[in-house]
Amino acid sequence: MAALSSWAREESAVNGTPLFQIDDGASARISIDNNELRESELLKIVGDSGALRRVLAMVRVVAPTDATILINGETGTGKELIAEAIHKCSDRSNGPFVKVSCAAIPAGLLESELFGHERGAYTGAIARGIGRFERANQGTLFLDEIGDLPLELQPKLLRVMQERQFERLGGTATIHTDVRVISATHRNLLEMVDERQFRADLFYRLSVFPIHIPSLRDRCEDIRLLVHHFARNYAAKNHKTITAISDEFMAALEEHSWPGNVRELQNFIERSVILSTDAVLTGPPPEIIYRTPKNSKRSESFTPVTLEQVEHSHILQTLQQTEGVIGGRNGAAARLGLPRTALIHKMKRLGISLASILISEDPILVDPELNGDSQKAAHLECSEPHSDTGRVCTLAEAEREYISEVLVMTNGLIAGKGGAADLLGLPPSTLRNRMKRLGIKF
Ligand SMILES: Nc1ncnc2c1ncn2[C@@H]1O[C@H](COP(=O)(O)OP(=O)(O)OP(=O)(O)O)[C@@H](O)[C@H]1O
Repeated sequence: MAALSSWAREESAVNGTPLFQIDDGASARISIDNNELRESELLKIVGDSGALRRVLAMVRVVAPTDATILINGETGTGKELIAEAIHKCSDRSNGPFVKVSCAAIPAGLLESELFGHERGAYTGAIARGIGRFERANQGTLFLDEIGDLPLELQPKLLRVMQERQFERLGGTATIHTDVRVISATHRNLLEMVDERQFRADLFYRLSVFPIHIPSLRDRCEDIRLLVHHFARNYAAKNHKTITAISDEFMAALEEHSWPGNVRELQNFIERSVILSTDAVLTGPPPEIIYRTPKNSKRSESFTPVTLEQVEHSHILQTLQQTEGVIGGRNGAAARLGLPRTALIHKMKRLGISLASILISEDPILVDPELNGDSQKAAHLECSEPHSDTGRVCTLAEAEREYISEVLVMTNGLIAGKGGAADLLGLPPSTLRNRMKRLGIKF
């Protein structure tokens, strides 16, 4: 179990922060102060993977220069966080950091948003508007989702970057500006250049210093530190006491592919902290929480059935996959993770008939414990199944998944009307025991 008391120690390892040497000389003092400032900014970027360390090494080198930077990476990887850190570690840190999302602003309004407009420039322009380039003077302009910048605006952006001057929309006066541009995108701009959706000259101007931020699944070593960081922050924000994170929960988090990267992880931990009732943070794995009805094996109007019905249908489905074969390496018992006798017993209890399942032509071996259909089942255990398709999912896995899904539906409520036990057709104590046996924590 990773105790949260170890957070401080773990976070001191973040980014491999060097220790600062005290020096007497005045010039050395200034550089130490700058280093301290820079390092304290970079400490906000949590992670210790080699991939993140390489990104931060580049940030340390490029931040104090005035170079134009293009940050590339999937959504939620921390592009904006890095852009802000670069600004704060630069000589422009006392100036403004201005952000524009080229995807969020309608194409028709983007020009005025970036460069401003004079009164009467277009219908509705009742007063002069100052654009973001002017606002960012002496500071940094962060152009997010630059791949969404319309082609017709690209020459104007190129000009302002090369000549540091532009005119407001509807205006004639030339405005001079001193802005460092950092842009970001999740798109492949080079491909867009090939497809003539992005100007090559602008691409090269923007990407003087390119930085790629790897996706979280390519640096899963960072997950543990990020989970600790977010758990601690959200526990404080929600006035909760969380002292540790359960091993199983952490393992599930480290295994998840996090398509929404750090943002997805952050939101997931916030949710888990809000729902937690224990000092040890745990909960259903992200696969269960984020399963949308579209991805779900269940229909959109998911009406819970009892656990017995789930067992019944899973066993039946598995027997159909094995064409009625119970024993052997690929038989239903092995697939369901049960001993042969336990499966036969369950089939009897659940009244599962093999009548509808294709019967092998092998000679029937009679099991004295069984009669009727169950004898056929016993016979079939000697044959190898004809088909080996279908997903391998043990009965315990199917139960674990289903119970977790119902628990999510009931927000963790077990007893009472509408609680998980009620929906699953079990007494609450039986459900609790079953959850314990299956390792479900909620
Ligand atoms: N290494 C990190 N340490 C701490 N927080 C992080 C880290 N990376 C990202 N975050 C947090 O994750 C969230 C998403 O980060 P950010 O907005 O910078 O991503 P992005 O790549 O710009 O996303 P998008 O492409 O969708 O705009 C933010 O709340 C940010 O603070």
